[in-house]
Amino acid sequence: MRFARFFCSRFSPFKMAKYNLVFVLGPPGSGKGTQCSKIVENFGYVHLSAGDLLRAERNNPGSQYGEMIEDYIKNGLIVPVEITCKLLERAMKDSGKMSFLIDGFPRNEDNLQGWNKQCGEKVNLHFVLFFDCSLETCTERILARGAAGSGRVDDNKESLKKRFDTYMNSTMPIISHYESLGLVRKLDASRSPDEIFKDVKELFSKIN
Ligand SMILES: Nc1ncnc2c1ncn2[C@@H]1O[C@H](COP(=O)(O)OP(=O)(O)OP(=O)(O)O)[C@@H](O)[C@H]1O
Ligand SMILES: Nc1ccn([C@H]2C[C@H](O)[C@@H](COP(=O)(O)O)O2)c(=O)n1
Ligand SMILES: [Mg+2]
Repeated sequence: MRFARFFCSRFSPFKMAKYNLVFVLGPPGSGKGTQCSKIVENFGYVHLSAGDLLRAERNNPGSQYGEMIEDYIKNGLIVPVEITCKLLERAMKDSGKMSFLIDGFPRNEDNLQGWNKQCGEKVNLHFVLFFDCSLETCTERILARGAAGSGRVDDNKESLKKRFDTYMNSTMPIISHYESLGLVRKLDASRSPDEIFKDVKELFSKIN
């Protein structure tokens, strides 16, 4: 079965197997990464965080985008989709796998349009997992993560305000868009990680 999927996705001109996908969205600090790790352990998905891929690209000395990405991240702005989409596509191909959690994407209209144009046909989107959490709780979590030495240039009050503005103005409309398509699965992310994961598990059990 795995060989058949691999063969179709790489070589057959007739039947291309589609990637299985779940988008994971929610405000900064809502626990997207934390829950994705648990999903990987329990359901064997590959976790691709758009933010992590951009940070890795920024740290790559050969990258022509390093400085630009650093600037966008510090200011809580969303990097142009051509860059992010290329990183995501490459990571998906390189993994050799077919099922992905795409964390922190699509984050604005540019992300959404670019993704639909470049990758829309190649994927089967199961749903959008939305971790709903108050900005007060998210602030506490992010500032604690910064104080504990996350090393992230945007885990501070100043950057966080900008990240929240971007979330409210640019990401919420994307979540509403998917809601209108009936694809959003909203969970209360203010609870403990284990409590949240009970609900997450139920959703993923239904896919498989
Ligand atoms: N349910 C939870 N309750 C309390 N703390 C949590 C919970 N989930 C995650 N955390 C902690 O909050 C911080 C942010 O979590 P995480 O990195 O998973 O969030 P995120 O949504 O991926 O954030 P970002 O958008 O900044 O990447 C981490 O320090 C994590 O350990
Ligand atoms: N689709 C994306 C995702 C992330 N970024 C940049 C801007 C974000 O503030 C930063 C950190 O993301 P996080 O790790 O908090 O998910 O990365 C982007 O430009 N586009
Ligand atoms: Mg994260």
